[in-house]
Amino acid sequence: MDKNNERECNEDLIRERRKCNFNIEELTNIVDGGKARTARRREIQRLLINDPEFLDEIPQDYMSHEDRYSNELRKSAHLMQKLADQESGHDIHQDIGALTGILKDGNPLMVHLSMFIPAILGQANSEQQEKWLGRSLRNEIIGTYAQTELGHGTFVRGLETRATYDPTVEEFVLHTPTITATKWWPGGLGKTCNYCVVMAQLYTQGRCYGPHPFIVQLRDEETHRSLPGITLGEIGPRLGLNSNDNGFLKFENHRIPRTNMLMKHSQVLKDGTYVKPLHNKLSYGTMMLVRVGIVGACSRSLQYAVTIATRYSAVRHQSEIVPGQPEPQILDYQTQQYKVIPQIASVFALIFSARSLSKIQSSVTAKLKDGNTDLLPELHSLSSGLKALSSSDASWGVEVCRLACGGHGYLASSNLPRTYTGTTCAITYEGENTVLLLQVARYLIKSYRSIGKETGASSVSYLADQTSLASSSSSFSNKALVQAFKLSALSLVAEAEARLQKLCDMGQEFYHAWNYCSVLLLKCAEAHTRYYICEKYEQTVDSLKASEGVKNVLQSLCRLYLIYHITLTHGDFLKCGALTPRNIAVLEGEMCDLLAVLRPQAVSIVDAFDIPDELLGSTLGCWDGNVYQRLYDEALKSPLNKTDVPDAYYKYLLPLMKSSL
Ligand SMILES: CCCCCCCCCC/C=C\CCCCCCCCCC(=O)SCCNC(=O)CCNC(=O)[C@H](O)C(C)(C)COP(=O)(O)OP(=O)(O)OC[C@H]1O[C@@H](n2cnc3c(N)ncnc32)[C@H](O)[C@@H]1OP(=O)(O)O
Ligand SMILES: Cc1cc2nc3c(=O)[nH]c(=O)nc-3n(C[C@H](O)[C@H](O)[C@H](O)COP(=O)(O)OP(=O)(O)OC[C@H]3O[C@@H](n4cnc5c(N)ncnc54)[C@H](O)[C@@H]3O)c2cc1C
Repeated sequence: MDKNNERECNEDLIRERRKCNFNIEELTNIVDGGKARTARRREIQRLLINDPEFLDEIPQDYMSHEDRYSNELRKSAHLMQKLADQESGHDIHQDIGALTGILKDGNPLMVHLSMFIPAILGQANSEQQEKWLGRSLRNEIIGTYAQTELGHGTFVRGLETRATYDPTVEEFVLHTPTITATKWWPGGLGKTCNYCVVMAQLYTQGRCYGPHPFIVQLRDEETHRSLPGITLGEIGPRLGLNSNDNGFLKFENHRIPRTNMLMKHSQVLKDGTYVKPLHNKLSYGTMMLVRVGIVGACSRSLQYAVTIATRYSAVRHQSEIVPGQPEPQILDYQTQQYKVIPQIASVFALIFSARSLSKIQSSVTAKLKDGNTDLLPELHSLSSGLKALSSSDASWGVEVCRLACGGHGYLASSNLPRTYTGTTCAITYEGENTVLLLQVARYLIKSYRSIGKETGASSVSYLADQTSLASSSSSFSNKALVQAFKLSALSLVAEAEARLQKLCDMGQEFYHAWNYCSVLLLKCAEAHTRYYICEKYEQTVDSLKASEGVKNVLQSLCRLYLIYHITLTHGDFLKCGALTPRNIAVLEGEMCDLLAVLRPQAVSIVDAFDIPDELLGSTLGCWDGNVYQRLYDEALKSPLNKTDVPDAYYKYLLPLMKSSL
C-alpha cells in the first residue's frame, strides 16, 4: 500500500493524519531503538512480506489441526532458510521483533529459538557448545526446553523426572517414574524436535542434588523416529498457539552419556563426584533470560492490538453525541478514548522498561563471567516482576482493544482474538504470574529487613527512604507522581512486613504467616514493579533528546500512564498519604484533559509503530481504513459460502423441519 496515496484511503483517516503535530519517523526510531534499527527492521520485513511463500492458501482458521501445524512449519522452515541465506547474516535473536506477525498462532520452532539455543548458550560448557551450538544455530538439530511435567510446572524443585548417574559406564539413566512425571507442554516437542534440554533431578552417589539440565536426543536424525526408551506425542488443542505442537515425553530408563549433562555451572565428574555451582539457582538461568525477552514481546503484541483498535475507532461511526447530528467517529467518545489511549501509553512504558531490564541483564551476565553472582537475586526479582506485569498489562490491553472494536473485534479476521491468545499465554508460561510476583515479594521483604546493609541492589534502595511526600500540593509534576508510586510501594512493603512480623510474634511459623499475608504481598510486588516502570518511563522521556513535537507527545503519554495507574489503585495512594482525595479528583480531571489532548494524535502515534498491513493481518486495522469491504471479502472466504445450501441442511435441518408434519 502506498502510504503517500491518499486517494486510496478512508477519509476519516486522511483527516486524522493531517492533524499530526510531530515527526512520525522520529517516533518510529524511538520505538525501534534508533534509526539503524528501524532500517534493519524494515529491510527484514520487506524481505518477508514480498515473499509469496509466507501466504496462506486459505485463512488459518479454516484449516484442520494437522494442516495448521504443517503450514506453519513450512513457513517457519522457509523463514529460517531465508534468514540464513542473507549475506548480511541476520541474527535471528536480535531481530526477533521484526518477525512478529509473519508466523501465526505460534510456530513449531519458537522454543528452539527462544529456549533451546539460549539454554545451550547459558548452561553448556565450551566443549558442549562446540558440539551442539553450531548445529542448533544451523538448524541441523531442532530442540525444545522440557521442564514442566503433568504434576509440576511452578514448583521446579518438585519435578520427578530422574537422571541417575551410573559411574560404571559413565552414563545418566533418565527415567519417568510416574504418570505425573511425564513432561508436558514443551513447545515443538510433539512432532518437530529431535533434541531437547530436559530438566531432571540429578542423583549421584546416592544423593539428590535437585533439578539440572541435560541435553537429550529424542529422535533419529535420519528417520525422525522416536528413539527406543522414549515416548513422545502432542498434547492436543489449546486456547491458542495451536501450531506449536506442545508435547509430552516419557523416558523408560533411557541412557545418555555423562557429558550430556550441561556442565557450565555444576558438574558430575567421571567417578560421580558432584561439583556445585557458584550460585544454586544458576540452572534456572534460561527461564530468567526468556522472562526478559517476554517483556519486549508483550509490548509488540500490544502495539498490534492498539494499532487495530485506534484506526478502527477513527473509521467507525456510531450513535450520536449531539442529538440529530451525524454519527461521530467512536474515537470521539471519551469512554472510547479511555479504552484505547492508555494502551498506547502502556506500549511505551513496556518498551522503556524492557530496555532498562536488558541493560541490567547484560551487566549481570558480564559480572557472572567474572564469577560475581551478587546481583543475580535483583535480576531475578526485576525480571519476574516485569514479566508478570508486562504480560498481564498487555493481555488486558489487547482484550480492551478487542472490546473497543465491538462485534467486529470478535471476528477472527480482526486478528484481535489471535493476538489475545498469543499474549495471555505469557501470564502462565515461563513462571505463572502470581508465583513470580510472590518471588518479588520475597525479595522485597528480605531487602526491607536488611535496610542498612549494603547490597548494591539499586531497585530496592528506596525501601530505606522513609521520608514522606508532602501531599497538600494540588499540582504534581511527573517526578512528584513517580514519588507517589514510590511511597505507595514502600508503605505496602512496610505494612506487609509488619503483618508478617506480628503473626510470627503471635507464634505462627513464618511460612504460614507468609501464606496468610500473600494477597497483600502480591500487592507489594505489583506496586514495586509499577513504581519501577513509572520511574523508567519518566526518566527516559525526561532525558530524551527529541524534537519538541515528539517530546510533547511522549510527555503527555507518560503523564497519562502515571495518572491512569494512580486512578486504578487510588486506595493505596490514599492509604499511605501520598495523595489526598482532592488530589485524586484533580488527577482524574486531568486524565480526561490528557485524553482530549492525545486524541487528535492517536492515529499518528500508532502509525509510528510502523506495522505493515501484511503483518498486522487485520481487516479492522489496515492502513487505508477500508474496513467494510475487507470484512465482506473475508466473509466470502468461509467454506460454508461455497454452496448456497450446505449438505448439513439436507442431513439434519430438513428432517427436523419436516418431522412435525
Ligand atoms: C544467539 C542467542 C541469543 C539469546 C537471546 C534469547 C532471547 C530470547 C528472547 C525470547 C523472546 C521472546 C520469548 C517469547 C517466546 C517464549 C516462549 C516460551 C515458552 C514457555 C516456556 C516455559 O514455560 S518453560 C518452563 C518455565 N517454568 C517456570 O518458569 C517455573 C517457575 N518456577 C520457578 O522458577 C521456581 O520454581 C521458583 C522461582 C518459583 C521457586 O524456585 P525454588 O523452589 O527452587 O526456589 P526456593 O523456594 O527453593 O528458593 C527461592 C530462592 O531462590 C531464588 N531464586 C529463584 N529463582 C532464581 C533465579 N532464576 N535466579 C536467582 N535466584 C533465584 C529466590 O530469589 C529465593 O532466594 P532467597 O529468598 O534468597 O532464598
Ligand atoms: C502455551 C504454553 C507453553 C508452554 N511451553 C512450555 C515449554 O516450552 N516448556 C516447559 O517446560 N513448559 C512449558 N509450559 C508450561 C508452563 O511453564 C507452566 O504451565 C507454568 O510454569 C505454570 O505451571 P503449572 O501449569 O504447573 O501451574 P500451577 O503451578 O499448577 O498453577 C495453578 C495455580 O496455582 C497457583 N500456585 C501454584 N504455586 C503457587 C504458590 N507457590 N503460591 C501461590 N499460588 C501458587 C498459581 O498461581 C495458579 O493460580 C507452557 C505452558 C503454556 C500454557
